[in-house]
Amino acid sequence: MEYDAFLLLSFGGPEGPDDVVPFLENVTRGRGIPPERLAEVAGHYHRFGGVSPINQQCRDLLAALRPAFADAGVDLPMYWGNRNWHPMLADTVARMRDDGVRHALAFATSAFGSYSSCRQYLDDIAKARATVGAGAPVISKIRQFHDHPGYVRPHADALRAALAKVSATATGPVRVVFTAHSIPTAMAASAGPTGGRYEAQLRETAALVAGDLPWDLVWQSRSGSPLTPWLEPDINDHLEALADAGAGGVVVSPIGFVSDHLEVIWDLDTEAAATAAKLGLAYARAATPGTDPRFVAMIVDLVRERLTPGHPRAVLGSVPTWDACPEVCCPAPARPGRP
Ligand SMILES: CC1=C(CCC(=O)O)c2cc3nc(cc4[nH]c(cc5[nH]c(cc1n2)c(C)c5CCC(=O)O)c(CCC(=O)O)c4C)C(CCC(=O)O)=C3C
Ligand SMILES: [Fe+2]
Repeated sequence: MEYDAFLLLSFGGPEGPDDVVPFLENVTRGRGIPPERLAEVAGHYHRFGGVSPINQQCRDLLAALRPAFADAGVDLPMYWGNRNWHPMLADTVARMRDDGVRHALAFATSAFGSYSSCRQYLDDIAKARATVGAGAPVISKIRQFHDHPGYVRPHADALRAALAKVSATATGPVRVVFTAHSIPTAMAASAGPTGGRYEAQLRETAALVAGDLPWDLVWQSRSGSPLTPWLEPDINDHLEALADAGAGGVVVSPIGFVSDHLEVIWDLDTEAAATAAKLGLAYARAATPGTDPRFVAMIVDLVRERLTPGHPRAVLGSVPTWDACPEVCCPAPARPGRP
C-alpha cells in the first residue's frame, strides 16, 4: 500500500468564548444531551476563557512530529483535522484533495476501541470524504495503541512522579486511581468485535502502567441523560469511598487520554481535586503523554508499521489490535429519536 500523507485526527476544542456554544452543538448534535448539562459544560470552558488546550496540544504534537519524521526518513506531508472544531476534518480533506493526496494515514488521538473513541473517527472520515466528493483521498486510520510502550511508559513515569509528590504529604495509605472517559454501558457492551473492548483495553493499560502497584479503574466526565446508564463509579464517588476506607491520599492517572485537555484540567484538576480536598485526601494528578518524546516516537513507529512490510508491532499486552477494524466493531449506539 502506498501512502502519500499523514493526517492528525483529533476531537477539536474551542479557542475563544464565541466558539464554545457552536463547538458544543457540533459535539452533541442528535445525541440527546440535556440542555442543563450543556450549560454546565459551557461554564467549564468559560472558566478557561472559552479556550480548550486541545488544539494547541495538536499543534505542539505536529511540531514535535515534524523532526521525528525527518529523522526516521518518513517523507509524508502533514495535515490536521478535527471532528468537532476548526480545522474541521472536511476542510482538511478538501485541502488534501487540492494538494493531490491520494491515500493518507490518519493518527487519531485516542488509544482505545468503542464507538466514541474509534468508530466515530471512522464515521467522521467517511462523512468528510462524502462532503468533499470526487477526488477525496482514501484515509486509513492507524491502529489502536493502548499497550504500545510509547503510550504505557510515559504514563508509567508520570504516575511515579505524581506518587512521589503525594506520598510526601499524605498521612495515610496512598491509592493509585486510573481514570478514563465514561461511556454509556450499552456502548461499552458493544465495543470491539465481541463486546467489552474499551474496558478490557483500559484494564490492560492500567496493569501495564501500574506494574506492581495496586490500582483501581474508575470513570470521569459522564455526560448524557441521567436516565441512561454510563460506566461507574465516577471518580468523585470513588474518592469518597476511598476516604471512608481510610486512605490518606490518591494519585489520579488519566490513562484514557493522550493530552491534558479540558476533560483533564477541569474534571480532574479542578473538580476531583476539590473533592479530594474536601475529604482531606492528599491529591496529585499524573501527566498525560502530550509531546513526550516516547509518545512522538510511537506515532513514527505506528506509521512505519504501515509503510514497511514486516516492521515489528510493539505491544506489551495481549488484547489484540489490528490495522483495519472489522465492520461489526463498535456499532453506533441507538440515538434518541432514531430507530
Ligand atoms: C470515549 C470518549 C473520549 C475519549 C476518546 C477521545 O479522545 O476521542 C472523549 C474525549 C473527549 N471529550 C471531549 C469533550 C466532550 N465530550 C462530550 C460528550 C461525550 N463524550 C463521550 C465519550 C468520549 N469523549 C460521549 C459518549 C459523550 C456523549 C455524547 C456522544 O454520544 O458523543 C461533550 C459534550 C458535553 C458533555 O460533556 O456532556 C464534550 C464537550 C474532549 C475535548 C476536551 C477539550 O475540549 O479539551 C475530548 C478529548
Ligand atoms: Fe467526550
